[in-house]
Amino acid sequence: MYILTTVARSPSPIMTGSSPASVATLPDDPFDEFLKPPPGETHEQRITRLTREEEASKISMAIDASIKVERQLRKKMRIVRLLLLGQSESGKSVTLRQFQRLYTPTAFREERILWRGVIQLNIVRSVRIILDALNRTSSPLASPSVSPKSQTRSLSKHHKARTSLFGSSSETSHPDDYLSGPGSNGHSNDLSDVETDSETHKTRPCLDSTEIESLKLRLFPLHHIEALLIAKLVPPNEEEATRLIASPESTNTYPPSHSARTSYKTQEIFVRPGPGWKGGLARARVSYPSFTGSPNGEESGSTNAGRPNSAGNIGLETSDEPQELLHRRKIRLEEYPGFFLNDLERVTSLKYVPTDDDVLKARLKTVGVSEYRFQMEVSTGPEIGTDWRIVDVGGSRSQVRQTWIPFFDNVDAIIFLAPISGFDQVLSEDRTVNRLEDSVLLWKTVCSNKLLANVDLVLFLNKCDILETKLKAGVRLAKYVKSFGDRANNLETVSKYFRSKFSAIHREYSPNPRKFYAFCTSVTDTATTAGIIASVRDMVIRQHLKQSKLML
Ligand SMILES: Nc1nc2c(ncn2[C@@H]2O[C@H](COP(=O)(O)OP(=O)(O)OP(=O)(O)O)[C@@H](O)[C@H]2O)c(=O)[nH]1
Ligand SMILES: [Mg+2]
Repeated sequence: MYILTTVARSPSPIMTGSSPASVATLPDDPFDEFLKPPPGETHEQRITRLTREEEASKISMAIDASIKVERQLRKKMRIVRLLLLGQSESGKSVTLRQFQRLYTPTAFREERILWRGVIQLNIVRSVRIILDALNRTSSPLASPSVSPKSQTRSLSKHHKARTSLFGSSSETSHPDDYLSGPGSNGHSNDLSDVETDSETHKTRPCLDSTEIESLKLRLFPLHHIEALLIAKLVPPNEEEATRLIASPESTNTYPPSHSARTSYKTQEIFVRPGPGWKGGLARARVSYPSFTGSPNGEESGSTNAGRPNSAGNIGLETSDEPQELLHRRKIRLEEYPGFFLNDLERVTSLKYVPTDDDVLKARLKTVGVSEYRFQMEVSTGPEIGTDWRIVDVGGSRSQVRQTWIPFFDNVDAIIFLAPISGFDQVLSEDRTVNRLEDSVLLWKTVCSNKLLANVDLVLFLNKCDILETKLKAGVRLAKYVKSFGDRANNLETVSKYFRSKFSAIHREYSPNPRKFYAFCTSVTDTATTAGIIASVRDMVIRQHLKQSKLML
C-alpha cells in the first residue's frame, strides 16, 4: 500500500553517511545538525550508534523493497479499458466475441450452446425477409401498373438533402437511383435494386398467387416458433422494445389474412447489458413444428420430423421462384446478418451445438452499453494480471449515441468499426441515411471529441468479405461515391481509398496528434481476425504501460 511511503523512516545510509567525515564534506546539508555524532562520543557509544544505524538502514531497505513489490503488484492489477464504437450492425459485438474466443476460450466454449436460440431466431428472420419479398410481389406496390420510377423519384428527395461523403462531390450521397430498398424488414437495404427490378417486372409476370399462398401457409408455423423464442428470450415488459423496426410494408399480409393474429411487425431481438439474457438463452430450446401448414411448435421433446431442415423443406428449393425473386430484387440474403439458411439441416438438428463460426455469425442487437470484464486465460509477458474491460455499445441512432459519453473516461483505446460494404445501403433505423455516410459522420464525431483527444484510435474497415463479393458482383462504388472516380472497382483499390479517406478525416479532426491504426477486417473470419486482434492487444498493452509509467 502506498501508505507505507508516508511512514517515518530512519535516515537512509546515504543520508546518514558512514562516518562523521562524510557528513563534514557537505557543509550546506540541512541535515548536518541532526546527523552529526554527539559531541564527546566515546568509542563504545560510537559502536552502538553505528550498529543502530545499520539496523535502521536494513529496515529502510526492507521498506524500499516492499514499495517496489507494491508497485509491481499495482502494475499487475492494471485495468485496460477498450471501447468499441460504430453504427448498428458494424460488427462491434462480434469483435467482442472474438476477444472472448481468443482470450477466454473456456468461457466462450461453455456459452456456445446459449446461442442456439438466437441462431434459430436468425433463421426465422431470414425466412421472413423472403416472405416480405413475396408479399410485395403480390401487393399492388410491386405490380407493373405502378411506376417504380415514380416511387424512386419521390424517395430520392430525402437523399438530395444529405451532406456529402468525405467532403467531396456531393452527388455521391444522392444518386438519382437512391432508394430505401425493398428489403421490407427495414434492414440493410440496397439502394440500387428496384430500378433493375422494375425493368424486370415490365417483362416478367408476378409469382403465381396460389403458389405464393401455399408457400406462405407452409412457412406460417415459423411465426409461432418466433413468438415462442422471443417469449423465452425477452422479458415480458420488453415486448414493445423488441419492435424496433416496424416498417409499413411488413404490416401487410403475413400471417395470412384468415388468421386472427394482429398484423405482423418486423422485430429484431436485442440484448440489454447484464447476464440476464443468457438465462433466457439457456432456456430457449424450441423444436420445429410439422410443415404441413399448422402451427404446432412445441418445446423440446417433440420429434425431429418436419423441421425446416433443408431449403427444400421450407419451399426454397422445390420452387425456384423465391430465389429468382430475391435475385430480381437484388436482395442478397446471404449478406444479411445472421444468415443460416445454407446450414438449415445442421443448425436445426436436435443435437445442434453452435460452432465458433456460428456464434460469430449470429446476430443479436445490443441495446444500451455493456462492459465485459475478463482476464486472459493464457497470458504471458506484460499482459499477465491485466484486467480487461471491453465496453460494447448499441450503435443504432435510435439509442441516442450521447449515452456513450460517460464511457469515454479512462479509455486506453477505441476500436471504431466502419462497415465499408454498406456504401449502397441505408440504415435500418433511418432509411433516409446511407450507411457509409453515417459511419463517416460518426467517425468525424469520434475523432473530434475532446474527451477522447489523447485516446489512440484503431479503425476496423469492416465487412471486407461482403465488400469483395459485392464488387465482384458488379456493384460499382463510383455510382455511390463519385470522388472514387474511375479507379479500379476491386477490393484492394476500394479499401485503400477508404483507408486514405478515413485517415485524412482523423488527421483533420483530431484535436491532438495521436496514434492511429487502420485495418481492413472481416471480423467474422476467425483466421484473419486473430492476428489483427493480437496486434491490437499488444498495442493497447504497450500504450497502457507507457501511460502507467507516466502516472507512477
Ligand atoms: N460477413 C460478415 N458479417 C459480419 C462482419 N462483421 C459483422 N458481421 C455480421 O453483422 C451482424 C452484426 O454484427 P454485430 O456485431 O451484432 O453488430 P453491432 O455493431 O454490435 O450492432 P449493434 O449491436 O446493433 O450496435 C452479425 O450478424 C455479424 O455476424 C463481417 O466482417 N463480415
Ligand atoms: Mg452489438
